[in-house]
Amino acid sequence: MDSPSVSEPVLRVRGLTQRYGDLTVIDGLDLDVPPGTAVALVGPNGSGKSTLLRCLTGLDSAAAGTVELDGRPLDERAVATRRALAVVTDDLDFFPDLSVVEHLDLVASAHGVDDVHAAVDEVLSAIGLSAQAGQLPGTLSSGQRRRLALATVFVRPRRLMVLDEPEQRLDTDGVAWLGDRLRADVDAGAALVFASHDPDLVERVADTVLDLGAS
Ligand SMILES: Nc1ncnc2c1ncn2[C@@H]1O[C@H](COP(=O)(O)OP(=O)(O)OP(=O)(O)O)[C@@H](O)[C@H]1O
Repeated sequence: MDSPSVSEPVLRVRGLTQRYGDLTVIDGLDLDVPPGTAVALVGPNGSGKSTLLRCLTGLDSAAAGTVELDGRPLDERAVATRRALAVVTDDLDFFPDLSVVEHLDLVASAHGVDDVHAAVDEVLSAIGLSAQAGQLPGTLSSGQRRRLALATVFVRPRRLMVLDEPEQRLDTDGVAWLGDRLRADVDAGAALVFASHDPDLVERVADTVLDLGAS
């Protein structure tokens, strides 16, 4: 059967190990993330949260172990992977000459969203960027740029969201909104892995907490 089974994990990780020189950051990690489930990665600075997320998304190659998305080895270049996987990391990359609304139009169109204008309008309004729709990324505040990065996740179909400290630079209301939105997405069937230093967000969103600082 070609379509992924609902009972199978969206993400399956086995024996994942990552090293930088002599430093072993991730050591033989196993993880299953079924649909409709959120996993939070917690732990102090340097405990390996971003390293793990980079390996999960194919941004970095692990030293050992396997990462499967919907039962197939994760290949970040494959169309199926790009359709399923929505990622926000620390590095916010935008086209300097495309406005907020043009970025979201582009992402929604590239992912085959049916009614691009309706989807973009909904996300702009929900994430609080309607008034900035015509602005270029360079003219946004740092929190607004972060909102734009998150909006690129919410404007497209996704089976798995991988988010590195999504609360970064958001104001209090923004973090509260984000918690509700992520939890609603997960309840609707998405899988989520996110790193966070915000205990309230972790409590609000996560089904499972993985403490990378615990030995
Ligand atoms: N490219 C690299 N080369 C060498 N060491 C690295 C590299 N990337 C990360 N590290 C090291 O790996 C360890 C884990 O870093 P990582 O960024 O994954 O931590 P983190 O848990 O995400 O931290 P933070 O909470 O500060 O975001 C750190 O000791 C870091 O110095």
